[in-house]
Amino acid sequence: MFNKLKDKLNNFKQSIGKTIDEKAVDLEEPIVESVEESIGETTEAPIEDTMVEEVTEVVKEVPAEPVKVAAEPSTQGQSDVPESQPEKKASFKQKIGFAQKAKALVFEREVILDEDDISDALWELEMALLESDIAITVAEAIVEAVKDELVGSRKKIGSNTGELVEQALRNAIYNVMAANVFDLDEYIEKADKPVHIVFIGINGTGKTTTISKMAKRLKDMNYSVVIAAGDTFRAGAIDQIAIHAERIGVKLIKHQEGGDPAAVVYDAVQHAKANNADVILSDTAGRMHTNVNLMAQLEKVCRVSTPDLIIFVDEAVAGNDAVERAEQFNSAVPIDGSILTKTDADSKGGAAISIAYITGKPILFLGMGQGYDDLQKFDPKWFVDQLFE
Ligand SMILES: Nc1nc2c(ncn2[C@@H]2O[C@H](COP(=O)(O)OP(=O)(O)OP(=O)(O)O)[C@@H](O)[C@H]2O)c(=O)[nH]1
Repeated sequence: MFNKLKDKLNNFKQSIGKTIDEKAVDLEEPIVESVEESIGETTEAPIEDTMVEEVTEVVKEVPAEPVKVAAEPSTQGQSDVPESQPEKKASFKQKIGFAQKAKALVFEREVILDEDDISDALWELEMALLESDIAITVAEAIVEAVKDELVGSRKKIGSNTGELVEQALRNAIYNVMAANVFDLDEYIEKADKPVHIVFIGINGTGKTTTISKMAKRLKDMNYSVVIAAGDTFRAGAIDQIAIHAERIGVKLIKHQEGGDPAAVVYDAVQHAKANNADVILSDTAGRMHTNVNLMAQLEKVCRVSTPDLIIFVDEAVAGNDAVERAEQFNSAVPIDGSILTKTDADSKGGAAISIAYITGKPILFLGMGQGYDDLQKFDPKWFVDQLFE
């Protein structure tokens, strides 16, 4: 899942991590030189690791502003270092000199990046996001957020620059995906029953399979479910959903092929009310938002049996097309959220990253396979973890 995108993010991590490391080395060199100069005043020996360790030990001993005490011996014979130990005092003074200069090197490995340092890498990142089918406004928002996090502020980079970059990427992607998170389980639990959910989208993206997965999931949660076979348009659609309903063991309300879908959905709602069912899942025929007749039919379905939720279903593998369709459907029939199918076959991840940001409506679930249990409740944190696992 999302393998190409993972590679691209990893490339960015490495390229910008290298830039930070190079900049940090540039900043550290003058410190090393000044430490060497200081050492040179007292010894001919080159700087060695053991010296840095020794300095580290001394840094721990040195108070925040130690110079007044140790650097200049008191003319009145007052010093924190006893007069009776002149050699020890001199050595302590030298070590403090190194310690202060090396402190930044040893403990405070920090860097301040400016935009020029990372502008090439950010450009590469934006290209990589666009190649991954992430919508342009979303790619720009991610790049801007990464830039804001990395540029300008003083960064403690520690030993692993990759982590610093990864965190900036994680935060940026999480923030574009976490818009309006909506918990369907909580909604169903609290809502008056029956809860009526209508599924819309184009042909062949996995709507019927998704309704079946959802029916199984809700049944497993001990809800009673009724499916409305509202796709009366496509030959074989009613038989297809009837097979699923029978396998899962939930009630199906169906009419003849070519019948009025609004009447099927109305009957399903009446049946649910009469039998105290908890949830009605209404299938609808696949359609483009530009198909005037089918959109009018969909409006009729929604008018006759007002749904509590309208969920847009599309396939993640369609990338930007899926996002554009979601936007178009959302302006025709306001949706409450999206489900993206076939994420198991999607190497780019662009639709999943873009769709909530573009529509302003949350992703609710991801389809991750053809089995009934291959429906993953969407959690932006889980998603971001997948990208960096
Ligand atoms: N790999 C994979 N395949 C899926 C997933 N969801 C659905 N499919 C497959 O996609 C194909 C189309 O699914 P359907 O559920 O028939 O599509 P539909 O949108 O109902 O089609 P229409 O009835 O024409 O609107 C089927 O072969 C499904 O098994 C998924 O999450 N992963």
